[in-house]
Amino acid sequence: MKTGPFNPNLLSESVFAVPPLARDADYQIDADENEKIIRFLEAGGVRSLLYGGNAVLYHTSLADFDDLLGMISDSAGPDTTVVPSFGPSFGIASDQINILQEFDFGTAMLLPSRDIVDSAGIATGIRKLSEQYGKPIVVYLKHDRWLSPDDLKSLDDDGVISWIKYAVVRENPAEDDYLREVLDVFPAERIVSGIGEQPAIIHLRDFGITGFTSGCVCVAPRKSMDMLGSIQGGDMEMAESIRQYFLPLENLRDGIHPIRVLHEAVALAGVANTGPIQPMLSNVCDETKSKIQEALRTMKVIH
Ligand SMILES: N[C@@H](CC=O)C(=O)O
Repeated sequence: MKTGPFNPNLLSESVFAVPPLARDADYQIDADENEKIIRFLEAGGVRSLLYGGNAVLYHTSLADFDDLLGMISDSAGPDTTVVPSFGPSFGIASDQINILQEFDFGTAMLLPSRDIVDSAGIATGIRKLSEQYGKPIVVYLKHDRWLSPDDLKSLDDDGVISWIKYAVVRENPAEDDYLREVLDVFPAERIVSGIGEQPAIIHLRDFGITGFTSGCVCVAPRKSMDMLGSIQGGDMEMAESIRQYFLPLENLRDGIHPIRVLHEAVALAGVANTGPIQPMLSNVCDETKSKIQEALRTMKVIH
């Protein structure tokens, strides 16, 4: 794993893969299977990994968190940057920072929670957690107006934000007043589009933000990396064709459940045996597995 302070220049160099987390039959983190996912992504050119929502870290225990950090530190290649996520509750986040401090990650992302929070309180939480960690942290904007632009600006002025994952889902991503307000107070070079390939062209080309995160990259890393390169090189026709390439799987994720479908898709694509998913989620049924296989066939990931 690449260690040392997080360099924001990395945000535009690789798609940020957001992998599922493989577990064995006893629900223990399966180092061998997770390493297969990491090797597959690295073979496809990916150099940035974000363990968060798709790994269901919202529900992880402290013991699992420790195992996870050990596993990803040991498994990621020397040129691969890894960002683990912590939280979402303040108390758990604070306990997890004590564990994070035993490892050499450049930064970590606070998972967002919509319940029992307000913007000023979230800002206090981010400031305190960053101070405790001793490093700027990643802010995940998943809900509209979760953190006010004023609070964001004051946090950034205090140097506690490493970068922002912007993932507020819009029917039309081109119409996004909150993203415009965020861009008024925070540099586009440190904002990453956080909803996969589908809004990436609009977010990068029209809003000028940097790079994107993706779950689907875990079944077709080269394609997703080519999409990032096409957008950066101005070949929007190619970028659009790759966006459409991912639609069969992304539509299933949107219609059923993005995390559950991705967890199974990585297994059905033959990348790794992802095993049982972390409770409070459940594995998909056989009918959904058939639909995922069909989508993967359409994408020529499997035959
Ligand atoms: N939620 C998106 C990007 C990751 O955060 C996905 O899973 O594709």
